[in-house]
Amino acid sequence: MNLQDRTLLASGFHAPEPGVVEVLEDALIAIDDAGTIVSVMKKGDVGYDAAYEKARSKQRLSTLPSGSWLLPGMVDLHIHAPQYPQLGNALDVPLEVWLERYTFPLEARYQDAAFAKRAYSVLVDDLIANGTTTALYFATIHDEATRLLADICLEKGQRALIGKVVMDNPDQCPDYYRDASTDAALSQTRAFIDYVRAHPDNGDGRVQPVVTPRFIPSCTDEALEGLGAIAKDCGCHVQTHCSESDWEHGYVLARHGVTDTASLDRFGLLGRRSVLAHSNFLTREDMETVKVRQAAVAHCPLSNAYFANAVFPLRAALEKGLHVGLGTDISGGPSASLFENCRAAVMASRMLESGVDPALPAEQRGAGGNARIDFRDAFYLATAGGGVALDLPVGLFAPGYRFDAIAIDTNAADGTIRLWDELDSGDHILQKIINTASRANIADVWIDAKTVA
Ligand SMILES: O=c1[nH]c(=O)c2nc[nH]c2[nH]1
Repeated sequence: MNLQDRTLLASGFHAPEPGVVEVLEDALIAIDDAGTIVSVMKKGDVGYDAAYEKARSKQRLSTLPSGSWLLPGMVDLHIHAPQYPQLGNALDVPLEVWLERYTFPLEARYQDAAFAKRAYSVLVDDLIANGTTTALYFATIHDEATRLLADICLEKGQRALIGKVVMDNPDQCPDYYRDASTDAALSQTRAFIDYVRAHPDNGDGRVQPVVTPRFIPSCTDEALEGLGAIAKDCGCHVQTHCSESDWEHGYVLARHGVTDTASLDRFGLLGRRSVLAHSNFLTREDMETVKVRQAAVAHCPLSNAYFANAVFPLRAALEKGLHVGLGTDISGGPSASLFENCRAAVMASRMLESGVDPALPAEQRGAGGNARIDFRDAFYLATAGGGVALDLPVGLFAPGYRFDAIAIDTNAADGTIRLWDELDSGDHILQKIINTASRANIADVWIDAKTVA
């Protein structure tokens, strides 16, 4: 059911802040004809009954069936679109070997536009079906394939931010998969920005271009400087990897004499619209810089388990007030589901807190202090946190926000959620959804109030 210019009567959940879940019981959500939320009324609010009656009498009322729960659509802050054919494979080697052995050869295939079209279509369909309404994508170095990804997101209705990947450093990128030159990388970046902004089907800016230095190792200083200038000039988002693993963190220290964060800042790549994937080795100073610049971290707990050599101190970052959201990091993370990544984020934080070496006494084993997060924080990260990170009005049910949402059918016969009327109420239900939902439970997906799955 399309919900533009309608009022939805639904029960559900959203998380306005980390750790804070609001239960919306029989909420009336009025949506305009462009898919923007106009008002959200809770039962008992002044004017609720009149609003209900008005929507009903004008035949503009839609009702979510009982057993279905409304959640904000999920915001995935870190996806390598071309790596989808590798999902679930190639998790056996460190990052630098993984890139050379598996990932660069796969990404190089996107020279072939037909292959790109096939892979990107499957990916976007699968992400939408998994409840991902906003996606921040790395594409590849290729013009045509990157434009195709934008076309496909526009056609399928997904909110997407997409970057042509820049990798021009001959020391770190193979001959067969490298930008032809620094100038070519920069001019292609500008051309892609122009393509997306002028796209005839993108009048409302649902798809946005992103300045995308893959990471410092893959870029020359000239490219980083040029991309910083482009970001300033065009006001685009910026995405890159930051202090991901021992090797990557060490490489940047050796090449630039400072951490990734400090280096990105010098090149003008750290601002309100920058998203730093991983950021596992941020120092205290780095965290301060990220906070001052109002940049964001894309926390990728599944991928970190395979490639990071460390656990991101998520609780500390949240307590410091950093903008943080969640990323699947397809295919470093072997799941296209942000629900899975919510679970992984909670688990990683618990292991960070308790520690992992049973040979050590309990008091010496963990990181010390309170490092854990819970399902409420994870839900925030996957929804409103992602919206804040991207500086976009998504992830919450509030006036002025886009109506990007999913309906979770807890009665779906093929689903994996089992509720017990005698036991489950309030945010217990959300906890079960976060911990046990699967694709079969995602009954509806809306972006800008239009049904997309
Ligand atoms: O998880 C990751 N995936 C990648 O594709 C990548 N490239 C640089 N660093 C990376 N990390």
